[in-house]
Parts: sequence; C-alpha cells; structure tokens
Amino acid sequence: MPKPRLAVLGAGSVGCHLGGHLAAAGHDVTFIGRPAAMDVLRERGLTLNTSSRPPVRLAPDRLTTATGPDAAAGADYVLVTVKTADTGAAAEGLAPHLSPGAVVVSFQNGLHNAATLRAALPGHTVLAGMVPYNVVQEEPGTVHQGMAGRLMTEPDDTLVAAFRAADLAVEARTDMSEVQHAKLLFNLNNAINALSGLPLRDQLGQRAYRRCLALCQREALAAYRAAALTPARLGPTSPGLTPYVLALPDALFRRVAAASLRIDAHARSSMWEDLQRGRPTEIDSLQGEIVALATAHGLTAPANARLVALVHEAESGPRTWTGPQLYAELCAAR
Ligand SMILES: NC(=O)C1=CN([C@@H]2O[C@H](COP(=O)(O)OP(=O)(O)OC[C@H]3O[C@@H](n4cnc5c(N)ncnc54)[C@H](OP(=O)(O)O)[C@@H]3O)[C@@H](O)[C@H]2O)C=CC1
Ligand SMILES: CC(C)(CO)C(=O)C(=O)O
Repeated sequence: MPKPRLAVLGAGSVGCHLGGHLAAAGHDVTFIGRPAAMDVLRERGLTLNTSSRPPVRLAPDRLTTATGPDAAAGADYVLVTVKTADTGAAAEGLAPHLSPGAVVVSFQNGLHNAATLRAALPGHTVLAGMVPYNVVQEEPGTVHQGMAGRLMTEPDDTLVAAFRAADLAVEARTDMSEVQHAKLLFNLNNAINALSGLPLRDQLGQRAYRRCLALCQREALAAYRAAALTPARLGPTSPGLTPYVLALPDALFRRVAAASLRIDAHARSSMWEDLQRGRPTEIDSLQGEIVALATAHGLTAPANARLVALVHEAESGPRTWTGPQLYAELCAAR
C-alpha cells in the first residue's frame, strides 16, 4: 500500500507530535501553522521527547512547513489540531483546497469539533480522534509527551497503519462519541491544573485538587445521566467510580490509582500552557459544555460554572490557587 500524504493543520504541541512521528517514519507530512511557529521549525527543526524513549530529532530539511491551508491540497489525510475556538475558521480555510477524497481527522478535545468540520466540509469524510496523553512545548522546536497512552480514532485502516508504522499506539473505535464524553471527564482537570500552577503529577497528588475534580465529574455524570449519555470506560476505573477514587486520602489514592500518577514530573495540561502564553483557553468547550448540558436538562453544575468564571478571570491575569482554597471556592458556589 503506498504511504498516504498527510497535512497537519495547527502545528502546535499535538500537531508537531503527531506530524513529527509520522514524518520521522518517512511519511510525506506538511506542517501548517502560524508564521512564527513555522519559522522555528525551519530554523531549529523538531525534537520529539518522551521520558520512556530516546528523543527523535528531525532536521529542518526533513520538515515541510506552510502557513496557509492551501498547503493541504494534495493531502490524503488532514489532521486538525487547532484549539476548539479555531476549528470553524480552520475548516472554512480548508474547504476550497481539499482534494476530492481527502479525509479530515480531528485530534482535538471537546465534543463538537468533528461536527463543525463535517458541516463546513460536505462531501469529505471527517473522523473524530482522541489524544489521551499530554504534550507540551518544552522550548521552541521541542515537544514533550508526558505520559503514555493510545490514540483513538474512528476506523480507517490506512490511517491506523500510518500511525502504527510511526510507532504511535492507536486504537480504532466505533464508539467515539462515548470516548469523547469519557475524555471530557478527564479534561475537567485541565482548569484545575491550570489554576494550580503545578505540574499534573504534583496537582493530582493532592487530595484537595482531586476533590475539586470529583465535584466537577459528579456534576458531569449527573448531566450525562439526564441526557442518556454513557461515557466509555477508558482506564482501570469506570467513570461512575472515578469521583470516589479521586476523593480518597493521598496515601490510599497513590496505592489504588498508581497508574494515573505515572506522569512525567514536568507534564502540565494544555490549558496551563494557554494561560502561560496569554491565549484564550478551551474552558467553554470543557466545563462550559457540562454547564450547558446540565442547564438543558433542568440541572445545575455550580462547581463547573465557577471554574468557567475563574479561568476566564485568569485569562486576563493568572492567579494560582492552593488545593484547599480552590475546593472551598467550589463548595461555596454550590
Ligand atoms: N497539548 C495536549 O497535551 C493535548 C491537547 N489536546 C487537544 O488538542 C488540540 C490542540 O491542542 P495543542 O496542540 O495543545 O494546541 P496548540 O495551541 O499548541 O496548537 C495549535 C496551534 O494551531 C495554531 N493555529 C490555530 N489556527 C490555525 C490556522 N487556521 N492555521 C494554522 N495554524 C493555526 C495555533 O496558533 P495560535 O496559538 O497563534 O492561535 C497553535 O500554534 C486542542 O483541542 C487540545 O485540547 C488533546 C490532548 C492533549
Ligand atoms: C491529556 C490531558 C488530559 C492532559 O492534561 C489533556 O487532554 C490536555 O492537557 O488537554
């Protein structure tokens, strides 16, 4: 089977990680990103770090970079890795340039990105995908994968074969809506992590922050029940039990949930990275989604709603919260 040609639209942390591994395995990958980010790749190349494997280094002459969506013309697969608020604009930009038969795959958090792409790209197959692990830009031109995990995508044999050839673990799923609802439960921690100012491992190691997450997940699970939505089970614990595990005292949590603390010491959520760079966050498509779903079903989600407000405040001037401070703030909102 000939190797597919790929383009990554939104070459930031996730886009450089996925595209970089595919390019390192010999695929023809075009990285489409902002001019300043593409200058960095052209000057420094791309280094892909993980704590478990030796770094992969791609010299500038092994990278094809571009700054406009027209560069996706000719790609068999376009991996969309922009932040949720940018999906509509990215899709509009892509529409006139996609080759007939090109498949578009969303590797974004949130529930509606694939639907947004489908609406703007009629006649094209759009697949929902999911990245379960954390990737941050350690320094310009270097992205770091902070935990292990398997990518998930709606079934497509060619895409799955390309990822596997690039040593990226991947699973084809026919229940991506359930997978995305389960991932959203994990992503409710993005805001808590961002407001903590701590690496994920330190933050999740503290019971008060985990109790904040448990509050958010309980509200989300109630909204899912009301909407007859069943999140997939993605880890060792079922989604319904996770809030109980999160609320355990630290020593017990470390024993029961050792796997969830197997995170690189420096890994942080993508929302932390947004706040650091002074960019708008994805809070409205994470906690905001739970608030909207709860409201639509006559419920409330006060802890999630308070976090939406706190993150919007932090977008204009970051402040960090200790676990006990944040837990008290969320409890007071109920
Ligand atoms: N990072 C992580 O650990 C994980 C992230 N995710 C999800 O993956 C998605 C991507 O996240 P992440 O990689 O962290 O985000 P990044 O912000 O690092 O990367 C997105 C990049 O796309 C650029 N961009 C936006 N619109 C366009 C456009 N039209 N053309 C070209 N470039 C564009 C952005 O530029 P600018 O900033 O200037 O707008 C940014 O550089 C998000 O939905 C996130 O929630 C999922 C799992 C893990
Ligand atoms: C993998 C995880 C949950 C890490 O926080 C993430 O999706 C993110 O940072 O956006």
